[in-house]
Amino acid sequence: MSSKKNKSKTKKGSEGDSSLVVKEGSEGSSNLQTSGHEGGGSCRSFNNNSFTVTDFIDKADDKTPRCCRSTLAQLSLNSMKSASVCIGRPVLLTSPTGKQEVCLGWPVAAFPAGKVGLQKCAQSNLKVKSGDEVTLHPLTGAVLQAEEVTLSSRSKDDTLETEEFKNFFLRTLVGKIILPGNVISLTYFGRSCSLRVEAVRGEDGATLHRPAPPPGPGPDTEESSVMNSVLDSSSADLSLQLTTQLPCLSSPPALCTPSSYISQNPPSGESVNLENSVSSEKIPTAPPGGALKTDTFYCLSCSTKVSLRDRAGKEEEPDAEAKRSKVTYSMIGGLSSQLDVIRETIELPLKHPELFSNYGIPPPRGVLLYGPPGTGKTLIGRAIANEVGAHMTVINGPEIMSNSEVSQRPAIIFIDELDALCPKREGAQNEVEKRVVASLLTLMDGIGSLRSGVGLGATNRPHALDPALRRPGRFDKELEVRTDNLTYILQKQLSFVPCSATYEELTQLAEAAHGYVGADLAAICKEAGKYTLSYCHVKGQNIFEKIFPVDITPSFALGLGWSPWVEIPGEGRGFYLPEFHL
Ligand SMILES: Nc1ncnc2c1ncn2[C@@H]1O[C@H](COP(=O)(O)OP(=O)(O)OP(=O)(O)O)[C@@H](O)[C@H]1O
Repeated sequence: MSSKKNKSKTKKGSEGDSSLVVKEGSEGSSNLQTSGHEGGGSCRSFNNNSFTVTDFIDKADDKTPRCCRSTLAQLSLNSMKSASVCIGRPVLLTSPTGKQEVCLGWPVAAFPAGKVGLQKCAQSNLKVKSGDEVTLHPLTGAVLQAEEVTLSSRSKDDTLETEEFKNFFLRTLVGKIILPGNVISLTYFGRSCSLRVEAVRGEDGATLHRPAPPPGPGPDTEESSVMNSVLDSSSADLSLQLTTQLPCLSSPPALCTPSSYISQNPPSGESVNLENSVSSEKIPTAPPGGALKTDTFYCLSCSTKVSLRDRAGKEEEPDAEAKRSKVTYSMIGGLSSQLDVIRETIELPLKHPELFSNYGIPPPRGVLLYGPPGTGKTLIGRAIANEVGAHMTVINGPEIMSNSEVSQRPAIIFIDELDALCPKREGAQNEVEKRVVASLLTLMDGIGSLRSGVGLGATNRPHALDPALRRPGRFDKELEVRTDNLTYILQKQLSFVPCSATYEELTQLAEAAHGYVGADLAAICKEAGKYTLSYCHVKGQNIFEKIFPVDITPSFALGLGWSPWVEIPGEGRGFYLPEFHL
């Protein structure tokens, strides 16, 4: 068919849409050449499914419900025809970087041809901006209801945890197809909220997780296996095509609802045609870890369970959080008796508050860890945070806490350097300091009213604390943290590095280190490791090619103070490094 002939056949869209020149498509589908859109413009060739992103046109007289507009992909009527998109049906948008979003195809009068109008949120999910190219394909895979969706918010917000918000979320977005990793933006009582989809569990039992950032070079493990597993042509969309020149699959156009997303099996008589139609189309290659248009997708329904989790700490301060969460009881050496007491005093009331209430015993409200600097008080606090599984708020020094921090239960409030926050009031420099102390005392009383909550304080100056804080009913229990067994601490410190020192050798080292605390030993071990690396570097050894090529052992040279040394296989032990003084 010549383009001239086609041009004469072309009918102008009722909305004044661009005139079309239909060329013979390579795979049975047509390539369209526009001769300018409504507003005029130069001729431009484009692939049927490739569109230039443009900002969403929000018309004042638009009759589309405002809540639906965020999910629309605006197209000209002719663009919809050329890309085989039905009105109100879902389309899968894929950016050149492999980011994806699902929107609903929506025709707009006088919309420029070859362009797709997207809301800012959709653009940011696709990591594109106005003028970038995206590909757009109608979804032909099954769309099932999501049974559960896990969302995360950038900052901690108690409002988002409420049932009211969750109901509002579902009411607003019912029917929306959600992709893990994408952000959903909505306005709740005038406040804009951005929630990232962390995971989606479908009614078929499959769970899709947010791809790990940054995406690896190959397909993502679990996610892509689920996303790409379904290539079922029998569940292809049978919707009405807007042009007979394109592969035709028919059903009346309809606005998407959760039920209409559910895949319909084609009538048996049509199956052959359908297979032909689908196979004649070039199935796009999904980006690594991404979805194909023929995959199974999940949409929100009124019965979807919404769970929220906080990603503030996780994403904004990965180092601090990782540091904090990595500490476990097994990393603490020589403090087993203190850990036993802590388990008994903190874990038991938090895990089994009924034991205390049944016997009429008030559970402890607070434990004060005191001892010299560097003996492991903070370490214990962090280990508890990791092991107990309760909501834990860590306050360092003079930070003021809000009451919301004790509203979660069971809860632990760990206040490090308690003396900075709560010094004796008689020595206070100003009224503010006194008020902080008074607030903290009130907070401790508040913890007591919680069924399961406990305060944990750490200080190396217990006598500098305001006496009111140490009276029974507040920090009821005081626990001295001191360094008794240096051998165990050395063992723990060296358990993550290649070290062949025997227990006896470590005991010898520990005996020679009388007066040292855990922090000193940690520094020595670190220093020994650094010397080892620099020694290997000088020697030109490729330490990355071998597993545990060197042995890091801090040593003590009699009379010389601490002197870390390393053992290099083949060169023997006892390579003494320069003396290291703390
Ligand atoms: N018992 C221990 N077992 C293993 N490592 C320890 C121990 N005690 C201290 N350390 C090491 O010393 C470092 C400092 O310890 P931590 O911060 O817990 O001391 P602290 O008692 O809170 O000191 P400060 O009172 O000055 O805050 C820890 O990160 C850890 O590497």
